[in-house]
Amino acid sequence: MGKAQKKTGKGRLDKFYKLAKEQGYRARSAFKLIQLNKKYSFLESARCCIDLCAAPGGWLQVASKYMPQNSVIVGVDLVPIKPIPRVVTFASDITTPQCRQLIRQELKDWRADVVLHDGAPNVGTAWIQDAYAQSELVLMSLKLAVEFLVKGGTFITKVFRSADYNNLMWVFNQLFSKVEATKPPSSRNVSAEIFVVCRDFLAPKHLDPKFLDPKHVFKDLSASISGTDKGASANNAQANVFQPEKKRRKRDGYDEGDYTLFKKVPVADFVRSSDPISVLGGVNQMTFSTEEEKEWLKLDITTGDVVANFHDLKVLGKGDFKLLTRWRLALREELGIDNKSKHVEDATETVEVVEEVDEEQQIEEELERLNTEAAARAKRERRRANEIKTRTIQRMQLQMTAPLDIGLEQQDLSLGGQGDFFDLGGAEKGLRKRGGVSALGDRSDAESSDEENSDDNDNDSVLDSDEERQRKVDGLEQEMDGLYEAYRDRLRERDAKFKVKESREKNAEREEWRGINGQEPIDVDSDSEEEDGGWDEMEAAKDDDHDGSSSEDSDDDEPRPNLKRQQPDTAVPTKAAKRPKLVNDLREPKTSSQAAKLWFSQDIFNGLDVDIEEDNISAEESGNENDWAETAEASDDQDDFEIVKATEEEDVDMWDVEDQDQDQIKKDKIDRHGLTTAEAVTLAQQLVNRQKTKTQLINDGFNRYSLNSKEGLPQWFLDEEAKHYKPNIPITKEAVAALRAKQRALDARPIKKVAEAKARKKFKAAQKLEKAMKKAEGVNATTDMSEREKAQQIEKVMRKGLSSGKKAKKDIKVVVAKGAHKGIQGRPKGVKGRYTMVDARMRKEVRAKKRVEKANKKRRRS
Ligand SMILES: C[S@@+](CC[C@H](N)C(=O)[O-])C[C@H]1O[C@@H](n2cnc3c(N)ncnc32)[C@H](O)[C@@H]1O
Repeated sequence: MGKAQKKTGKGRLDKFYKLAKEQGYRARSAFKLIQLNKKYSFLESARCCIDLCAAPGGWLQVASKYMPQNSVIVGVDLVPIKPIPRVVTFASDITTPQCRQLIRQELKDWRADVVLHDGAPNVGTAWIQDAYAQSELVLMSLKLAVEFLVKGGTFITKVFRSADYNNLMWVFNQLFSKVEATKPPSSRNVSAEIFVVCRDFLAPKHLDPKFLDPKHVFKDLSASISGTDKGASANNAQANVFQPEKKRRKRDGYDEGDYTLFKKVPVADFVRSSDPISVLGGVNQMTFSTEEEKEWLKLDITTGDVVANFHDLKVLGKGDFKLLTRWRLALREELGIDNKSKHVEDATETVEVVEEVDEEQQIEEELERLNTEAAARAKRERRRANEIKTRTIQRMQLQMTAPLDIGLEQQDLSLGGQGDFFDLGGAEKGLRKRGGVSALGDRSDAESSDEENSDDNDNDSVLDSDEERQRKVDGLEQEMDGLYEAYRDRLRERDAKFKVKESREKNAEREEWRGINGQEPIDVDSDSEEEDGGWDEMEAAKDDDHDGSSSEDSDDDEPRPNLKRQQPDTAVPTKAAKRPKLVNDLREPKTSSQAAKLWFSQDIFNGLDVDIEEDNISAEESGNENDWAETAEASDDQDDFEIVKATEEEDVDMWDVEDQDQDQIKKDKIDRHGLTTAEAVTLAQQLVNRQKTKTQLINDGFNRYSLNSKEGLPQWFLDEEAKHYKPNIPITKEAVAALRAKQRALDARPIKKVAEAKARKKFKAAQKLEKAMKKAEGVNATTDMSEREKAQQIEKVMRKGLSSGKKAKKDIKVVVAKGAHKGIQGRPKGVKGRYTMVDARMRKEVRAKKRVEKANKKRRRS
């Protein structure tokens, strides 16, 4: 079988396919012969077999297997067959005389006992499979069988159930005494093939050639083809052209007198035919053979593609056929065959009109497309504007919007136009229009309405003045800050959590990592010295402290009496660092901002304090930063900044805090409590492990966060920053673990009461023992008892004196009333001694009760 019949469909890989593979047959069709032979047993007795259309050789393999040794087996096919032991094969077309000769040469005088035919016309790209071709092939194979079969021999052929079937059967019956059609199980049901087993060849001495001439055998059928069937045939040809990809079988057989598979006609037939489609669909090839046709080859319209297409029409697609029909029309015009010059002209005109219409249509379509696009764009913009509007309104209603956003959004919207992006006046106007500013009520209605009424030009002229502009900006910012404060106040009122969060944030600010100076936030817990409690209590105490101070924090201008108490000796730049008023004393210009303040708040500048303090009346009394802070706050307005040169000596003393007592206090605290923050532990570890040097730690103190200025920034901005702009605090897992372990150890310490109880117990035991010893001495002193009795009595007394006094509990076995013990009365089986029956529920309840009691006890103790 040819390559074209490669089995790829999943359904095709059935049982027989697998069996064939297993048993080494080249084709699953081998089983058809096996089954036929099983039924009719023709191979075992055969000495010579001819297999017509034998490739790839499945049947030959079967014949070789079932036929006796030394049998002659000849296989013929169009395609070469791979060698099979004991089998002679050659490639030839069984319809040709050469094939007959080849077989003759091979068999010499021998006659075949069996002639097999499993042929099917090739269904490659160049051929259309049809039943008629199959019938013709069958008749050709019969012709060979008649020539080579021995009398009584067997001819087995495949036929398709088609119009030719009966004719074929009639012929078979004329030549064989037993003719049977059968379909072996391995033949697929979907296939129209059946096998005809013709046995007992009659071997007539004279055979009318008409018996084997398709023209005569299929004559009746051919006659009936005329009329409607011819139409069908024409339709088939048309279908070949219009749907070339669809392969169809020509079950009606060949046209009368035309039995060749390959059809070749001159191109002129196609060009001159009144039914060119039928010609195209009905032939395999068209040739340019006549002089006239060769002239056509020279025409421009006859491109290489056209010539190539004519060469093999069976492989063409729809596009190729179109090309050929266009070529035909053009050629006919060229040749003037159609004799319809006027008509052609008309047609040309019509074509032109059509083209004009097309152009107009195209323009219209283009316009429509552009309109649709513009509408879609406008819709998108409208939707976007609406979204922004809705969002802003919602945010304003919730009083959540950062007012600056409104200005920006306003500008965003106006970006499409020529508006100035930074026109705060416009933003302010927008804000007013949205009601944001009016919510504050800071500004007079008159002013607002004035501004609302003024048009853009007015605004521009107003904003021409820098001063006016600055005033507006300040006013707007003030309003924005006010708006945000109002929002925070509202939050504070209705949300207790917010209050707690705020306190925590302030706490965090205070404990913020500040490099080496920040390693001792231990000071925050200055009151924790007497605390027995655990980590949580410590944390809670911390929170309490900060909660207490939070209200004061909110009011920056107020002095902070508690601050001193809470942070008596810390070097952490806490609130004081936030507002290092010392810097103000140094007349720092406003623009140098927080960064400079922070810088000068370092201990290194403590040496300068003395000089400055001498000049500063209020600072004379202050001994620490907090006092300076208070002082500075009072003189907040003195913003001039004087650069104070640092002397070499001061450089040397960089980190030597003048006040040695402060250092001592810190050391004492560390001695007492150890390091109580993860940062401190981490730093200590890093120092001990030589991962960091002291200099590195000092340098780390001056990180980018330490120089961040918060001055003049609105609160809402700082809040946002606090959420997202955080330094990466170097805390190691080990440090946290060490602190937790320490805390656990603290928690595990026996509390005072327990220690007292233990001491009491010990004391009582000692008293008891003493009493017992006295008793024992008394017993020993008595004379009325024998030595043995005395010893017994002393032992008894001493045992009593040494015992804890509690009676040992007797073992009571608990039996759960489930399983075998469920619902029984009396002693359960296999239980000895004292017992008590409980149910599972009760046990759980008792345990839960105990748990609750224990928890309550613990809570009471703490
Ligand atoms: C179904 S296969 C035969 C399978 C074969 N019985 C086997 O078991 O391997 C049909 C074969 O018929 C061959 N064939 C078709 N037309 C032929 C022709 N005119 N001459 C010789 N072989 C032909 C094809 O090449 C194809 O290999």
